[in-house]
Amino acid sequence: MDKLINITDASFQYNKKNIFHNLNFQLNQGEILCLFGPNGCGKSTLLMCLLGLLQLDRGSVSLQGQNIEALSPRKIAQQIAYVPQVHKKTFPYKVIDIVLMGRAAKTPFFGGPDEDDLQIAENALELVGMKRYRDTPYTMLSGGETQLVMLARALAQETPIIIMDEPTAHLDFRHELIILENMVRLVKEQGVSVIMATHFPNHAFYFENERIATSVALMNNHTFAAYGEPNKVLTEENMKKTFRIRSKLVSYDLGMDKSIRQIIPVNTIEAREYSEGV
Ligand SMILES: Nc1ncnc2c1ncn2[C@@H]1O[C@H](COP(=O)(O)OP(=O)(O)OP(=O)(O)O)[C@@H](O)[C@H]1O
Repeated sequence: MDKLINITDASFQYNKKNIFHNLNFQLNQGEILCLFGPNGCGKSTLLMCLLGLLQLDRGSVSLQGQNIEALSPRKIAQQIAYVPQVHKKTFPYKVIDIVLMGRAAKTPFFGGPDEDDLQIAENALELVGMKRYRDTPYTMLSGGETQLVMLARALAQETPIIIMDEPTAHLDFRHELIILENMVRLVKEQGVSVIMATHFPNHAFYFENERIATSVALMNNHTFAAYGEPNKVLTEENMKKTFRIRSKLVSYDLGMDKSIRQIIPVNTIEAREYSEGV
């Protein structure tokens, strides 16, 4: 059977500047892939290629066996919802109207959203705890609130795949957990698959701890320096190689036979120390 999403030998350049090359990975239904790596290593660029918004120089992205280049934007939007890192706000649409835009790929060409679409959008707002902002112009929202509305829009889109670019970047602890809990619920209850760029390795441990099939791709030096299960990729050694930092991997007992792994960044390592293998 075709994989839900399959990336083969993917390479991309901006104006002849190599961003990444020869990337390979696959994602099945109900799995999460966390893209992790230093600022500027190419995570957002890779996500844009997966969304069909940028074209690979070499290699291919296929969705359920179909090359993405052969799919219309509407067809892609029926398969993939996108939660962007930053969202440029141009017009003071009401929050509910922004969420309803998630329904666009499901509504007929000549006709607006119907009662069902509205109900789905209302439910999505409720799930992310933003219902009270329903009629607020979204230009008046904070960064974190905007992020939650973008998640609600993606939920309303009801796609088998969600791509998220640093979805918790602006969020306080509670709202970060609201996003993570929603992701877990979507994966477990609806079999949604998620690809997310994140600067927080502990997100991968969070999903693993929720018994979700989770993989981590560690991007560095234009390629996947490591790829696999969180405990194989998110090691103190790989943190040192990738970020030139010293870190500590700990396992914290949550009680009731549950524990969670966490990486704690400790300090940066000077180039001299690094080359001496400290
Ligand atoms: N439109 C563009 N034209 C040329 N170069 C670009 C363009 N957009 C991004 N880049 C460059 O491509 C590289 C990868 O950028 P990208 O935004 O994909 O990185 P990232 O891993 O998502 O970074 P961050 O973690 O900081 O969000 C960077 O060096 C960036 O400067």
